[in-house]
Amino acid sequence: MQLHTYSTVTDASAKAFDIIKTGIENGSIRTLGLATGGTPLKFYEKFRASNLDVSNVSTVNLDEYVGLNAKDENSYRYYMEKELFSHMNFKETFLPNGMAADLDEECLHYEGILQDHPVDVQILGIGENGHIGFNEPGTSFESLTHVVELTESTREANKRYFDKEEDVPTHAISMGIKSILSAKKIILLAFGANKAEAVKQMLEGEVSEGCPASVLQKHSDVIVLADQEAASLLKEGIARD
Ligand SMILES: O=P(O)(O)OC[C@H]1O[C@](O)(CO)[C@@H](O)[C@@H]1O
Repeated sequence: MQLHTYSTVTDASAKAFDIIKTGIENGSIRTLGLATGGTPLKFYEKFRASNLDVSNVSTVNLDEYVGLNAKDENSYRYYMEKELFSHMNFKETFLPNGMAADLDEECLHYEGILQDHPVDVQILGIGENGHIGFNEPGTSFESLTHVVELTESTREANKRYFDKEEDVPTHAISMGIKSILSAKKIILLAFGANKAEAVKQMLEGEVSEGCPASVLQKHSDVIVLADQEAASLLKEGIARD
């Protein structure tokens, strides 16, 4: 894994965008994996301000809440339309359907979409508990797209987006860890002191299902773009530039 640290979120997000832009322009990115949450907002700001032609690019998102429809402001479909899709000309955009009558069937269907659209570059954030996508600690490294019961810590961390804590969904559909690892390249963004412990476990801890992000140590092409706060607990000697 490579680590690059930046003094501002804007600089780190610009670096992520540069990598994506180069890949889209040279045709090596046909499918782009995307994430939601607070972390990639500056990346999307930069993306939508560009006049990049993405008409040959498909996107797949990591996850979606169960029970929220596309018009719900807290659904990840709504977020993606607002932050990126409505400003760009993507070929097609996929997210799991959290309103599906049969959620297990929807997971199989989404996994099929991923097989048909192998991800060239996946953008990832990281949860305070080390989750990637909505794969909470304890999730099998062999998992494919599945229904997840959100932990209290994740619901607590995400309640800032909702009017009331009870409104935070209890479940989500998430790509599994095996699904995420099948991306050819992964760019993980981590910002803020609240991510420092998770970043340390991911880079320096044992590879263990207790910290889902630690599995990224086994992937051959991962770049972590972090601000100084998120990298603040790492050993001095760790490679960075
Ligand atoms: O970027 P945030 O809001 O800190 O969230 C961390 C992670 O949790 C999620 O919201 C759950 O998937 C991710 O989208 C995100 O990468």
